[in-house]
Amino acid sequence: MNAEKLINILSEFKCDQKLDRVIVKNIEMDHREITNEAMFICIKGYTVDGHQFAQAAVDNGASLIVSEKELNVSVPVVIVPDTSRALAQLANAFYQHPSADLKVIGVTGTNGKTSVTHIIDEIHRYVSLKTALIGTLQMVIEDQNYPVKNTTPDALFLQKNLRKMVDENVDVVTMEVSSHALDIGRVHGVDVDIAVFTNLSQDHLDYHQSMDHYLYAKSLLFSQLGNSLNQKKAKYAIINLDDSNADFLIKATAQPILTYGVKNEATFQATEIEWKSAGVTFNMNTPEGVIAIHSKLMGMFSVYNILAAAAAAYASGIALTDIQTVLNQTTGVKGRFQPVEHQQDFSVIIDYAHTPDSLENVLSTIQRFCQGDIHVVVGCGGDRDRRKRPLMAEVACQYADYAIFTSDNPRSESPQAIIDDMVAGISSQNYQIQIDRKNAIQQAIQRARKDDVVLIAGKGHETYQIVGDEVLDFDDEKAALEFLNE
Ligand SMILES: CC(=O)N[C@H]1[C@@H](OP(=O)(O)OP(=O)(O)OC[C@H]2O[C@@H](n3ccc(=O)[nH]c3=O)[C@H](O)[C@@H]2O)O[C@H](CO)[C@@H](O)[C@@H]1O[C@H](C)C(=O)N[C@@H](C)C(=O)N[C@H](CCC(=O)O)C(=O)O
Ligand SMILES: Nc1ncnc2c1ncn2[C@@H]1O[C@H](COP(=O)(O)OP(=O)(O)OP(=O)(O)O)[C@@H](O)[C@H]1O
Ligand SMILES: N[C@H](CCC[C@H](N)C(=O)O)C(=O)O
Ligand SMILES: [Mg+2]
Repeated sequence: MNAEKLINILSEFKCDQKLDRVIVKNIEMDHREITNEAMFICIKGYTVDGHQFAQAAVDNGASLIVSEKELNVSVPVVIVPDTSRALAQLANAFYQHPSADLKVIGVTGTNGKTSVTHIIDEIHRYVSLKTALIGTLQMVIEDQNYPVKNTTPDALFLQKNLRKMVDENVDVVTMEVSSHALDIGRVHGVDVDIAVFTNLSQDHLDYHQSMDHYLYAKSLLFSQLGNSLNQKKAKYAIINLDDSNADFLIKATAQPILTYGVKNEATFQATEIEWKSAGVTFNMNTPEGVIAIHSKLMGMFSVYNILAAAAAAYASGIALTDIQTVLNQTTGVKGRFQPVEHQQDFSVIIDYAHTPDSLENVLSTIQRFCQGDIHVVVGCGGDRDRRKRPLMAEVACQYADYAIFTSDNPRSESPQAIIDDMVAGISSQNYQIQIDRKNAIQQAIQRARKDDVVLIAGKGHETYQIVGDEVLDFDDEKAALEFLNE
């Protein structure tokens, strides 16, 4: 592609050299990926500044550098005020605005994004549409799985893969949109058609500093909805009316809205909810009448996830009978309220609850059916929101009969210091500390008696423990089975 043509899509840039003869065959943000005649965009990271790799990028064959400052290199340098923003715009243009040719469903919120995206995807697959999914677990294009580093990948990875999806004739992509991604602009230029809000509760204050800033980041998905001027595709916002931030998000968008909820009258509302030993039944009010749901999923939070997915699928044009069939058969996502199958007379459940709200939801769901004691194994991630630590410990001690506080990806922090933060305000005695997660799981299983439930929270599908810079193999399910089989 001609560099001048590509760079001219930027509204603000400075370049002293002529670009009309410069060719850009690829865009890269990592100098190690540079091939001949690629454009290198210098991104200022949190731990590393990409500008320091400009010369190495030129050595690897870069034909053009996009930078936030003057650089002394032998190829033309284009200076922009914000390279992350430029990355999103350039990648979108380079890959020819792929999202315009896809139906894009974006799901944001503190908890439930992975769960809701998977149900939405399952519904679209059921009606034989070609689908793709991007989120915490992986990227899936039809039946092919690809690893992802982040819940919402960077703009370059995103645009490149949206193009791949268009080329492979994918109809609909459902993606988790994290608050970090919205704040950094990883989804800038993605023409989202249906934006879904699950809920907002405390998390990520290390990054956003305040709940207001966190909410504002989430709201960007709604304020940007339909800004692409692509009139071919209908737009919808799907909002949880029971969340106290619903009004703020409704005001953020000019697009049509479908609401859902349990407590407030909503377009998709669950009534007559009944808890079963393995699932939940309820009536779902919809714009086309009432539908009976008999779901295998557990907990009030799953009712919300089902409603969100149903409303999104409806907005996407899928018949309610098809939506109903899938809702009644879906079994949920790996590591979310996942029972560990074994012969013992007590239950072991693995769940990804890593916020105070999700832990409370999961423990109160267990309280509904547990006839014995509840034991919880839980820790808090290092290099993440410190302020959620005491809240999670408090929820654990309040809702469980016994808590074992342990490590969950301590990263660069001391595991003991993280647990000290957790237990700082706890006055009850119903807990112990076991820094080693395997020992913690063993302790919990050894304490469990008939009819008890052991909840192993925080890591869900993860098969690793991040300690310092090392990613060590660790799997809650495998660890639990080892002790259950002893
Ligand atoms: C805080 C944060 O968001 N960090 C993200 C950031 O990393 P970073 O700032 O350290 O940047 P970096 O990768 O070290 O380097 C900066 C630039 O130099 C380049 N580079 C780097 C090294 C080199 O040798 N050569 C080179 O060119 C890199 O390619 C990059 O362009 O940019 C990286 C590339 O896009 C991200 O993978 C990384 O996410 C890290 C892994 C992360 O943990 N992020 C979390 C906080 C996050 O974003 N979470 C949300 C989900 C939250 C939720 O759902 O609850 C998410 O969407 O994942
Ligand atoms: N709607 C919900 N409300 C509250 N808690 C929920 C909800 N859905 C799921 N949870 C809880 O949150 C945990 C994480 O769920 P899920 O992975 O779907 O969320 P997520 O938003 O994708 O999380 P992440 O931000 O880490 O990607 C689940 O294991 C469950 O404990
Ligand atoms: N998306 C979340 C996942 C947290 C999972 C938990 N196991 C941890 O490592 O804290 C985050 O990156 O904050
Ligand atoms: Mg997720």
